[in-house]
Amino acid sequence: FFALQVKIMAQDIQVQPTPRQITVKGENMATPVTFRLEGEREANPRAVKLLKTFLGDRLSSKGLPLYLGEKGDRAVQSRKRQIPEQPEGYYLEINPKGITLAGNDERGTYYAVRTFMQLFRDNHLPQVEIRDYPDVRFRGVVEGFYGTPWSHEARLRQLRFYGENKLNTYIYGPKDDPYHSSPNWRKPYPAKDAARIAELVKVANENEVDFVWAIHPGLDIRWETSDRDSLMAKFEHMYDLGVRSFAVFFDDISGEGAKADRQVELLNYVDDHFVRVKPDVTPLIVCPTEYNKDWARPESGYLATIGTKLNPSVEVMWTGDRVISEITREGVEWIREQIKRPSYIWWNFPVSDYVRDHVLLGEVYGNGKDIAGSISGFVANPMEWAEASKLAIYCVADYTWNMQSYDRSRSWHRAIRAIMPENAEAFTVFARHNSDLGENVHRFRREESVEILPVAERFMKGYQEGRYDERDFLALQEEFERVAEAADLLLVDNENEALIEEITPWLHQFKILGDAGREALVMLKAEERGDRELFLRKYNHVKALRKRSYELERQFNQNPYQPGVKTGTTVLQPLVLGIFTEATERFNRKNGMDLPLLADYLPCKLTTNVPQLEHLPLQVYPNRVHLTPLLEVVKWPAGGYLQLELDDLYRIPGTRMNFDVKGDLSWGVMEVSVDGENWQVVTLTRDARGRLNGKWEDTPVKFVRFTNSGKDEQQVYLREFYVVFS
Ligand SMILES: CCCCCN1[C@H](CO)[C@@H](O)[C@@H](O)[C@@H]1CC(=O)NC
Repeated sequence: FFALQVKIMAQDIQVQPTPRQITVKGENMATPVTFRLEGEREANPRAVKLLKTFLGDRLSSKGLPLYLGEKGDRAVQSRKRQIPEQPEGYYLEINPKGITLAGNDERGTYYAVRTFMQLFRDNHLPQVEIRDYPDVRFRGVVEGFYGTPWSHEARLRQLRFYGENKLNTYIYGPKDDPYHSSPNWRKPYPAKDAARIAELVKVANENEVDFVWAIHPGLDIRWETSDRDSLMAKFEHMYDLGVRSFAVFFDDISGEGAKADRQVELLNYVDDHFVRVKPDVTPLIVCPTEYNKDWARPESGYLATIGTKLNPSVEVMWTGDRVISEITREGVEWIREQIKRPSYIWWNFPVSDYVRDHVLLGEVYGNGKDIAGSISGFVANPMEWAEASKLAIYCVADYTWNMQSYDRSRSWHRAIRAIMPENAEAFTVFARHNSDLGENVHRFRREESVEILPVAERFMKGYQEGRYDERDFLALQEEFERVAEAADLLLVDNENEALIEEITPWLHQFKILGDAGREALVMLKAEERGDRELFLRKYNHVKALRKRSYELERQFNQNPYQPGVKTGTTVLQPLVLGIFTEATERFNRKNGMDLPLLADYLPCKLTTNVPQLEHLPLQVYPNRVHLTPLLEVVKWPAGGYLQLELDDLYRIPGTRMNFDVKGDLSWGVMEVSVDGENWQVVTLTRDARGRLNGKWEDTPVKFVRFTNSGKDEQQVYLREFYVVFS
């Protein structure tokens, strides 16, 4: 019986991340009024500071002894053999004779204190022994996305969050910071920015987080000593600000900067003449140009060069089989062969810079639990929404510390309670329906609205076949009510104002979705009862809600890529549209009316033979359609075309393309057609900013296409491509 009781108690002891081994040694004990701290002179000063701040006036020269220190320190000598050998491992013991918090190294001691703080209750302490250490050596976040870099305050909050969750790495690499990338990577930061970096380093150290400063020189680096010296000088400048961990990113570049042997020569030089001569700098990290298997070209010999010529101590990053992909055992073993070392995973989730109208709040899943042996690091590339990214980051902390025990749902629920303790229920509802990305160029998708999906599918099928289960109807009604409630509760929540500020546009959209869902269900019943007056009232209400939704789309989160605010796109939005459409069509038939359905504006079909454009989502507005711009270079083959087919005949008062090409654009031809057979050329003029503009005011047309009519493949950036109709 006792063993069972012990087991039960061990489960209800919640430590984050999940420790490797907890042994309950007896009943809970009363929390001592005071503690006598032993070992503070030798122990990790950051651990001492954290513990003393936490215990405050419970510290005294009398009271229960609390032994703190690293393996080898006198205070924890008697427990030396209990301490795990692994880096950052620790041993924790609480019993009526005393408490031991002993690290295998300084960071281990710090983590022992963090665990103790989580176990601490004012009136009782569990009698436990914990032996714990992380699976993955380097764990954390790479701020590596395109878009608005995180604010200084957001970064400070992140670093404290990492300290609480035993993450030990933050890589500073925002693509749109001009001093990280071109054009100013050669220049020192202006004084104000430099001071902020120095403060980040200080707070990172307090939280036992390595602040890694990354440089992204590849867009315009010249393989000469002058640029090598510029890079070294910049690293010295960062070293003077307190930075002790460095990275060089060669991702998302083409041309000169992408040459492997040149990159390796530079990296080895930096390693030999900077990293290894400084007494306290951690191993150099590089992000290769071929950073995923899909982009790796064996014939280029790029990875082979990295594997054979790059100093073995340099860490090499990897995003998996594709740019955005789940990390598998097979995948990490493949790359390990190529680069002749474990890979340092750059996981492109929850980054959303290619689906900016979505927030990604879903569970972290799909990565192997058996990859720890082949990787040296695992850092997540987050959203530009720092607080909202904490949900996934918390789960990554859990997963990378103790893979075998990782449970995606338990971790996700704990993350929500950690981030929104008061409104955890409301935030759970919101996060459930804001997790998928929708159609996107990387074709990476996540589950969404998992619980309600079977009910929604069964109900819609039943409704269309003329009989549905009333219980399903009520379940959907309940869900839409929860959606509306959650939105309002979160909009007035003040426990995490930074988070609410980030997601407010999506909360407004979520409220409209909840209201529209409930009203569409009322429409359905009114139509069944033949209650014309009520039906028409609710019909008009849903149309008004739809219009408000579109207005939100154009008011918030405007950016040149995926402007707007999408929520519940995979299940709830289609469900509302489906109910509204079916009810309105039935009403029209029964009453000889022709009420228009929800203007799902201007359905427009894209066809193309350019591989990278095949799955491009379109941004459709009442009289305009935009192609989603792409971050990466588009290889446009000779004869490659892109065609838009409209739902009717329209004039084209304006069309615009920006391919960010300085050179000749005469290979590009735009044509229009009524029938998709006979085409007329549209005259394109190039404006001062190198954009191509055209229009077609003659006979209305149904097709627009753009073709590379030259004989060579063209490399362009799809910065902007839209067509206006009237
Ligand atoms: C050229 C863009 C391809 C994908 C770029 N990925 C991310 C996803 O959009 C983006 O955040 C960018 O930083 C990152 C580059 C990357 O994955 N490097 C290892």
